Amino acid sequence: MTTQGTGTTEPGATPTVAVLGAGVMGGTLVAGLRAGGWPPAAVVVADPDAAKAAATADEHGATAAPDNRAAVSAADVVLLAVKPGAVPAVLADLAPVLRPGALVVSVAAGVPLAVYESALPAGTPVVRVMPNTPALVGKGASATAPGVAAGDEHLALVERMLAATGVVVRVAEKDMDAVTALSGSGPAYVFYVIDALAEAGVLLGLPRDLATTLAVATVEGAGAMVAQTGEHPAVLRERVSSPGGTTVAGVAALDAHAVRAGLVAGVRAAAERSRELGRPAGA
Ligand SMILES: NC(=O)C1=CN([C@@H]2O[C@H](COP(=O)(O)OP(=O)(O)OC[C@H]3O[C@@H](n4cnc5c(N)ncnc54)[C@H](OP(=O)(O)O)[C@@H]3O)[C@@H](O)[C@H]2O)C=CC1
Ligand SMILES: O=C(O)[C@@H]1CCC=N1
Repeated sequence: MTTQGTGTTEPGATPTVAVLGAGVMGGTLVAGLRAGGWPPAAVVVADPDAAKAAATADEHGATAAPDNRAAVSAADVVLLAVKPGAVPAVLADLAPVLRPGALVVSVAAGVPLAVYESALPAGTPVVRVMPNTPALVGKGASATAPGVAAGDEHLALVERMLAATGVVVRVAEKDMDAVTALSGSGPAYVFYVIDALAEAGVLLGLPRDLATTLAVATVEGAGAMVAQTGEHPAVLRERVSSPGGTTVAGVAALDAHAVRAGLVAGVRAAAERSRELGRPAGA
């Protein structure tokens, strides 16, 4: 951890980023900024639990601020990594100390850009981002959506901030609930599948370590194959499926248990939950 400086930005200098919320995603984004070359003094983290902010700063070589206002008043970019329900209170607190021209970025699921824009000074550029936890190992997938005052230069800055975390795509805000449900929550579905595959191997008598190694390598390999060949996943599935062989027997059993329909229902439920999170309480 380093001591927080003044945050004064020289022309061409790395913008100072205040990360509000030292939880799972706050820590992941701090790590991503540091991996992307942001110097320790330009990554400032705050959390109501000062010890948590200090621990996150220590872990990733960043700077801890005593509170949100201290972090925000010295920042060129304010990155909200708090739970969706905490966003309105955080915005009300930071609005009076936000530097003119500062960019506000939020990863909160569901919360519409209009919520930020109506709480912040007129003309504040806001960008919503939906990242995912594999960002921590440089294999993340993030989508960005700009607010009315956010231009290409703001999206480019956000892409620079996320450059070390993996793939970044631009979407329209209307697609953010779908993105949240697919790639934001998606790692959980894949961890669920890996866990189930490994458990099935154990059921069939394989040692747990071996079963886990095989399950992880299989998921990693299948993902890489889709990415590198550009083939449709159904075509790649057919190539594994010898006529009358083991794979068709396995896939038929998955169909009989409605696994595909279950995945679709899971993503739809997550999107609906994202929409709910964005609605004001009682609306
Ligand atoms: N986890 C994930 O995979 C992803 C999460 N997100 C989004 O990221 C956001 C954070 O999620 P996640 O990291 O999982 O949640 P966490 O609960 O792990 O982290 C949120 C952190 O913010 C702190 N906090 C609460 N109030 C404030 C405040 N006023 N100012 C600063 N910090 C505050 C919390 O403290 P305390 O615990 O004491 O309340 C906690 O440390 C959410 O909006 C979520 O939708 C987006 C994509 C993926
Ligand atoms: O579960 C959640 O609400 C957050 C948003 C996407 C992933 N985690």
